[in-house]
Amino acid sequence: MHRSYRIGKKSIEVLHGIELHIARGERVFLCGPSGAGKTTLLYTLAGLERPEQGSVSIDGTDLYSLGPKKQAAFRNAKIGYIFQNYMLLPELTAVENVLVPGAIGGRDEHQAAMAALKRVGLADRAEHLPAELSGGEQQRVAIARALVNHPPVLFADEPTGNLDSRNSSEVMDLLMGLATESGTTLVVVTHDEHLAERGDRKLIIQDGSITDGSAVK
Ligand SMILES: Nc1ncnc2c1ncn2[C@@H]1O[C@H](COP(=O)(O)OP(=O)(O)OP(=O)(O)O)[C@@H](O)[C@H]1O
Repeated sequence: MHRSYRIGKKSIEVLHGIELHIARGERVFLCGPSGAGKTTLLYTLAGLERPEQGSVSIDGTDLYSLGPKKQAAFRNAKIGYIFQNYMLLPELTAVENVLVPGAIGGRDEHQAAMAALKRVGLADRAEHLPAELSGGEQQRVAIARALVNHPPVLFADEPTGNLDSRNSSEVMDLLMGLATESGTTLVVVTHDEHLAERGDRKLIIQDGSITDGSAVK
């Protein structure tokens, strides 16, 4: 696939002919230097950035051939996304944030949201606003929100990027544990090559291309 950005009259190609197959239940880590195109690739894979050339197929569905409503419903049902900066809604409590994907899908799943918060160890902080939570706790809420629908595919962009090493390790343990437990396909962007060794496969993205794809185990 190819993806470029237009800045004024200039077009900068960010992804150059990337071809990637990820098996069901596989845990893939994307590493590479800042500006290499990791976030752009993750956005494109998750249906958030249409590639100019190429396609993304998840579970046999060509994501970008769907109309906007169908694509949104597909993403809501099949894809969890953990953003680099948590992206919690600041005026909503932890549990209300976790309820958002269900609400978008037309469901009110308070029990499921509470269960998801419990799984990430935050049942007692359900009524707290994001500003009242630490960075690690906010990231756990974001994980609960991404997993509340039990999506078969989970994308995570630098899920430990803003955390200290202890919290990083705990959050990554949690993410890997939850994904493995439910057979979720996991695609994680990280600049931390050490953390990336924990996946099934580590891919190095450099200048918008995959320069190395090695099986870790
Ligand atoms: N919306 C945009 N408009 C213009 N250029 C963009 C846009 N988003 C990203 N870029 C450019 O595309 C390139 C790749 O960005 P991307 O965020 O995908 O890299 P990254 O590998 O995730 O970087 P980092 O590790 O710093 O988050 C960069 O040069 C960036 O400046």
